[in-house]
Amino acid sequence: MTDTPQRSRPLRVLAAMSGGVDSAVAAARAADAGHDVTGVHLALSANPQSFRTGARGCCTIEDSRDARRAADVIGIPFYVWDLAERFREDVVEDFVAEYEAGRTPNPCLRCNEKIKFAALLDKALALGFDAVCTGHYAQVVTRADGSRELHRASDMAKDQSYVLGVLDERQLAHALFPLGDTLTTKDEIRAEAERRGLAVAKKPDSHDICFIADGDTQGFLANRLGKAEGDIVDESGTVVGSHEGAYGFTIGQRKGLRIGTPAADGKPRYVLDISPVDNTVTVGPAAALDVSALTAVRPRWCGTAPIAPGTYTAQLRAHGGETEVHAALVDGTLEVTFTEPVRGVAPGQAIVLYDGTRVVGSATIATTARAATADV
Ligand SMILES: Nc1ncnc2c1ncn2[C@@H]1O[C@H](COP(=O)(O)OP(=O)(O)OP(=O)(O)O)[C@@H](O)[C@H]1O
Repeated sequence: MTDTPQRSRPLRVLAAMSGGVDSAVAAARAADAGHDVTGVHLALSANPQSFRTGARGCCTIEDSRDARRAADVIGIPFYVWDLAERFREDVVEDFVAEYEAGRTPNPCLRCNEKIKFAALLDKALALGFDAVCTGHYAQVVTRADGSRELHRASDMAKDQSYVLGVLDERQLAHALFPLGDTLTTKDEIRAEAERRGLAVAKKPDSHDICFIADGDTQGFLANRLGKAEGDIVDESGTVVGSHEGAYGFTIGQRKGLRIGTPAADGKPRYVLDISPVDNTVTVGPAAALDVSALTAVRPRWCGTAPIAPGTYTAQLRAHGGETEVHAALVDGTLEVTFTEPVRGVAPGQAIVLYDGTRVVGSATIATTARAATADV
């Protein structure tokens, strides 16, 4: 996939530097390409010590120092911008509210939509920058007519287009992903960082949710929302166990269920539904998780909108595979039918639609229709 004429002229680029290896190499490559690059680390926690500490990658004071050192080695100016309040309002509070409502949100998409390619981009544009550069693995392509498209990274194993599926054409027009066409392993990116003298070369990858310091989402939610004991019921409504807060569960979850009564067939049970209104979690057999259709709201299109009804491929989670769907936009709601039923789809998750490698757009899953399948 070739880069664009627009992108081949030098740009004033603001490189978002997390303190991790990917964004450091991305900033260095943008500088190598002749762009006028400035680094910025986003302070996203009101209390940086409470964010994940050490080397796992986001928003500690240590991370901002790592980003600064990388900028010094690359030889670019560097700033720390405090977007903690915006991040708290738009990402953390939304995350808590979504779980409280029984849904399963993806805060990374939300952060890309509201922070990196909104709050950060808007500030960058106001200061005269042309583009924001990140270490995401995805590709922006400019067509002959000047329109922008978002495509999967060359290396499918590292592709992060799913979490960027919320970006519209205006945001894409100001996005630079220098790692997107990289057909190298993470070890090779680390070797490149080493060659460039970047001390973050050996820093471990970030995982999970950056604002949950210890990775314990249930604990974080319990702390925010308090204990709310309720029933775990089977599909017939019979109480089979108890829980301390329906918000702590995810559809498809098997582990961590306190079920006193074993299933009649002796098979494992999974979370099928979460009802915040009556604080009830419904469990049942794996086959009852199969979903044949869904509706999704808040559609965001990466290119021409609205999309034509037709066959697309869909991705339902950040590291999930592709599945074939029929999708159509009806009165602002995306209506999706799966060619083959898929298992464990949760309201709140994003569905990202693709046409080949091109991201068509995304929407937030509102309702799912269970497939009528026999038990397996
Ligand atoms: N606190 C931050 N400040 C500035 N930019 C950030 C910050 N957190 C993330 N980013 C940007 O968003 C990109 C994707 O974030 P993600 O958390 O997925 O990091 P990553 O893929 O592990 O990359 P890295 O190795 O650079 O941390 C990063 O490459 C970086 O450009």
